[in-house]
Amino acid sequence: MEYRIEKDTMGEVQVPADKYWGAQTERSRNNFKIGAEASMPLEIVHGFAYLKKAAAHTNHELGVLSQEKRDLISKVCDEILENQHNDQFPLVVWQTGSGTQSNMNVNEVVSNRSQILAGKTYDDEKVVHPNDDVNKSQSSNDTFPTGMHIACYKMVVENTIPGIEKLRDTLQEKSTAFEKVVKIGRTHLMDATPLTIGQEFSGYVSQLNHGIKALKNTLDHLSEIALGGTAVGTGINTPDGYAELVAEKIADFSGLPFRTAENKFEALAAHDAIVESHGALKQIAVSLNKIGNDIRLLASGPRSGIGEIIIPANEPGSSIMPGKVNPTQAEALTMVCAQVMGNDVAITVGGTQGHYELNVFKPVMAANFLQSARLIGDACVSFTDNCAVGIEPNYERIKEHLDNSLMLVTALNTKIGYEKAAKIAKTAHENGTKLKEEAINLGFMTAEEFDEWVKPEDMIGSMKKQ
Ligand SMILES: O=C(O)C[C@H](O)C(=O)O
Repeated sequence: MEYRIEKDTMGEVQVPADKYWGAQTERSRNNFKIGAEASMPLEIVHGFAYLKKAAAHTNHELGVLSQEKRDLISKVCDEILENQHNDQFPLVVWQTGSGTQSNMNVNEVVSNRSQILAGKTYDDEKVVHPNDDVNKSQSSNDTFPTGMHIACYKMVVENTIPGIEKLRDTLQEKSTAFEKVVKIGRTHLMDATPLTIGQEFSGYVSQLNHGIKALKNTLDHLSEIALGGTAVGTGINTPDGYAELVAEKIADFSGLPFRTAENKFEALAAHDAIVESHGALKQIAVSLNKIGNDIRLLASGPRSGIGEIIIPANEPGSSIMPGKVNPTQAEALTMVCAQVMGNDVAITVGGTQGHYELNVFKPVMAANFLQSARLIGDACVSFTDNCAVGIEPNYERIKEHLDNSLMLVTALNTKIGYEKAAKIAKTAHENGTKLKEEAINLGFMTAEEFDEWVKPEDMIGSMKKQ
């Protein structure tokens, strides 16, 4: 490999000749060989590109950066956003907790790429200095949280919420389509009184509606950005009006409603917005886990399980058992839920690590959040397209379970009382007979009365339609 020499305040460093990054990026690459598969998410790099461009424009407008430098910084940021430099950001998540090295990685790439765009060589004096120009009016302490909020907000609104809404809409369609299909209910996993598939699925729709609402409620805090706080929240080394103007420009460039944080000390030292928003993602994971479990249990069988619904057979399930089909989408969905719940623990611990003026668990919080938000969105789409859309009732099995059920006896509570009704159920269970037979044998009612009183379709309560 060919190298060139780059310098920082600690001295000279060899960097790969074909890369734009500089000395500080290379030092981080060498000092943090930890989990190379966990590189800083590209969404964070893009968040940085938005904020560096906004900072350059604001600095120029406020008279502290030349137009030439603004235009060069702006051009490179646009190139980064167009994915032209994805191979220039090699650093891992497991680095400094402030994200300084990733901030410097962006500063160095913008600086050196500007050098080339300006027709200079690496040995010439920097046209755009990584600290004095690209990082002007900034610190890692306010840029990293800003990049983090931009990345997380975008992921939630562009990927997570649309994915959940797609699944919600499909489950709503199924709920409506099956609103008259009466099946046996189960509580404690044991037979209970009947309900319709429509009612059962309406619960899933409501869970997802509440989850979406909870997630949207967190967006206001997430739209606050720390930029302008610089090192400790006081805004040292920024021109007057910088924080408000730079936030307006980020909102303008990204098309999303970012605004300057109400309190920069909170925005640097605490990442409660990330904890709060991931809390909603965890809630959604809990809901999805319940939905995925219900669906795979309802589809279990085909001969020895519950088998009340049929789900699409997408792939051969087994390498050894011919003809076996498995609820693979539910398995993938619930594995995603496990990952999100685990990420929530890492984010919770990360959120507690604000010491005085700075939280120093920023990269791990950002990476885990982005993973959760992406996984939930993607898993909802996959589960919808490859499972939920194809769900059909297994009418035969539903009827069989309903006809055999002992808990239809609950309808008799109001006719003959709980104790007689219980006697009918217990006797039928002991004798392996049906409720009707024992109700007549015990002399509690006639066959006509039983038929009149025990009608599953009349037992689905006042919640017939949701
Ligand atoms: O990198 C910076 O701008 C600041 C750094 O995170 C620090 O507070 O030491």
